Amino acid sequence: MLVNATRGFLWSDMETRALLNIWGEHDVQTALDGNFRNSHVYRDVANRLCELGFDRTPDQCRIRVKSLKRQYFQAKEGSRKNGQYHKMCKFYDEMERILSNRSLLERQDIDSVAVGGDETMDEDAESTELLQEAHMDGSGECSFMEHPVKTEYPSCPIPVTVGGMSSFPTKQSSLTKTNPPAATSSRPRRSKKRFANMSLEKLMEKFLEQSMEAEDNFYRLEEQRLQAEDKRREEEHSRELQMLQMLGQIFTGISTPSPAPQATPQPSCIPQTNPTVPLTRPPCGNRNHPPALTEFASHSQPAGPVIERSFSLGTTAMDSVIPLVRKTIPPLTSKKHKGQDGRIGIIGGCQEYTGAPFFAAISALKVGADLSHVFCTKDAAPVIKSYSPELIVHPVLDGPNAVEEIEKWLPRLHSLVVGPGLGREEMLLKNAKEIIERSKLRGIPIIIDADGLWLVAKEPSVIQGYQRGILTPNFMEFTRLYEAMHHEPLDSTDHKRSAQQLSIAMGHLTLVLKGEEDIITDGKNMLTCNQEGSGRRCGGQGDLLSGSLGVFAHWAFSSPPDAAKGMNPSLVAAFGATSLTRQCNRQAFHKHSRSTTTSDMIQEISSAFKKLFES
Ligand SMILES: NC(=O)C1=CN([C@@H]2O[C@H](COP(=O)(O)OP(=O)(O)OC[C@H]3O[C@@H](n4cnc5c(N)ncnc54)[C@H](OP(=O)(O)O)[C@@H]3O)[C@@H](O)[C@H]2O)[C@@H](O)CC1
Ligand SMILES: Nc1ncnc2c1ncn2[C@@H]1O[C@H](COP(=O)(O)OP(=O)(O)OP(=O)(O)O)[C@@H](O)[C@H]1O
Repeated sequence: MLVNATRGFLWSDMETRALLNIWGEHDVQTALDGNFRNSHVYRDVANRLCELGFDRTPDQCRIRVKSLKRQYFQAKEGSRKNGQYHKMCKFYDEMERILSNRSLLERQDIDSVAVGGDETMDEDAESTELLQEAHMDGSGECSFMEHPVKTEYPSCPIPVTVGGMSSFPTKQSSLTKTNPPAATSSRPRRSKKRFANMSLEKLMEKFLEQSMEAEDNFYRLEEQRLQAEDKRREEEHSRELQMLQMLGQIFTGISTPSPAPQATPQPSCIPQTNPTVPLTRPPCGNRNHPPALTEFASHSQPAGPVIERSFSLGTTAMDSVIPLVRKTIPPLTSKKHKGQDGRIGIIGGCQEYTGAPFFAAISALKVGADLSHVFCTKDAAPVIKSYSPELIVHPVLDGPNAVEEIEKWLPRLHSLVVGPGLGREEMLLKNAKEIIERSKLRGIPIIIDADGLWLVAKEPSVIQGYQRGILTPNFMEFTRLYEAMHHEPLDSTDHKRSAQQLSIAMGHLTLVLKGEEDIITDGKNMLTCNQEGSGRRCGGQGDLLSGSLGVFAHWAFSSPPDAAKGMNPSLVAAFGATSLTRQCNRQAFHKHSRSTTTSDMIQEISSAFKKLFES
């Protein structure tokens, strides 16, 4: 028998009355009286109930009748003693009307059942049993021990239907039918005793408990299954990744036949312009150090050779870093709440420059941050707000308590972009400096761009050595920084070498030197991103990059350490952001050509993101 989960276990009064009306009919009673087996009678009863709109199985009807009979007989017995007991049986009067003509017969039937002891759930045997139960004393002992006892529960365990799947309550044994052979009928029957004192309601309660337990088990197992599935997929993914890396390694090996660092012809995609910064071919991966790890391994000598890879779309080398970026991107799931994928702060926006902080903040949102805060001057705020209702704009940057006001938000921020549209007013730079200092104490990734770099050029110590700092200079800003650090003119013939030197001088800070090709270095490793970008150099493209980088940096630093396979998270984030920016610029440029604006580029973020990281 399968209990349909849509049918309630409990019977309403209306249902019970309908059942009693049918069951009490003369024809039904006669059919039950005259038949040893009664399943067909209850089938008819159930069908007729169904016609009245009550969906019950024959077994449910039979069990309900039994329960009513038990209550009736108990009440009747009790009633003999105190005259009030019958109040415990809600349907006493109906039962009385139906059974009064049968009670004598049932008492007679006790004897016949004692002899017959058939295993079927016949009506008369049930009556016997019910009468026995009614005669049990408080200790649970039955005064009719000479009669065989049958439990009233179905002979098979009742499966529970959970979410379309059937499972069984864990403690089935207590619900199975006990049919002791006639020869042992005089022995005390333990299982009977165990249930004898329990009302049907109690047993149903117990059964419901077990059903819920079964349901819990089902969900627990389902969760385990899903977790195992996730793990399997992840393993498969990293296997594929490793294969790709090995392939990349093989291709690199083919295009650079000699591993010697000096005087060897370099592959065209890895231009070497300065012999003092030789290119080192990464050793082949082994079991302990897969290719990706050795490729990005650190060098202890600060001015030593950088490990360089040049990437452009379509090459296997590109394919080996983009998967690392992907690994840091949090999955989209309904399990998270607002803000968990990124709360980014932009420090910038003054009277002259309202576009830059807007570009950075909106790019952060489009890349995948949940919340974007702009901390700007009082007069810039209404303008920035009017661009987009999606940004949270704080007009505090030029206020008397700017630092304290902004510091209040720092515990909520995952990364900070300092500089877009900041301007160079002394007071604003001072506030920005203090915010950087306080953010460092909290370990917040800090991206410094535009006028923020002006500040760094004046006071390098503000960010020097902070491993979660990333500088994103254009060439002009880079020159300024370089000269401030080295006190000598920049040798503009070798951008990579200069970038490496500046990074080292800044305490191995990650540097993104933007240009025709973007150079990314932490002084030990170097990535170049030279995929096709835009032919347009409209203002604001750098803001798009810094806003995006704010998000990628948060994701990279909050990923498990193995996500980036040992690579500096800043490099992974910077590569992700520059690739995305160039892809956006390119897509927009292909659509709008000479009239391309930064807003057009920002419009391309979602499709570029999909293409690069979700395809
Ligand atoms: N809509 C807005 O609100 C926008 C606001 N913005 C905000 O403006 C603020 C100031 O930023 P900025 O970039 O104008 O100042 P800075 O870096 O001193 O450059 C000054 C001069 O340097 C040169 N130069 C620049 N790049 C070069 C290169 N690659 N290679 C060679 N030279 C290069 C070039 O000199 P030129 O060629 O004109 O002589 C340029 O004029 C800052 O807060 C920023 O966020 C912008 O984001 C744009 C959108
Ligand atoms: N010559 C170029 N060819 C292709 N892409 C470029 C070129 N120069 C810069 N870019 C790209 O444009 C983006 C912004 O770089 P850009 O040098 O314009 O920054 P910026 O001057 O700081 O911008 P902003 O106008 O926001 O201050 C970078 O991601 C870079 O990859």
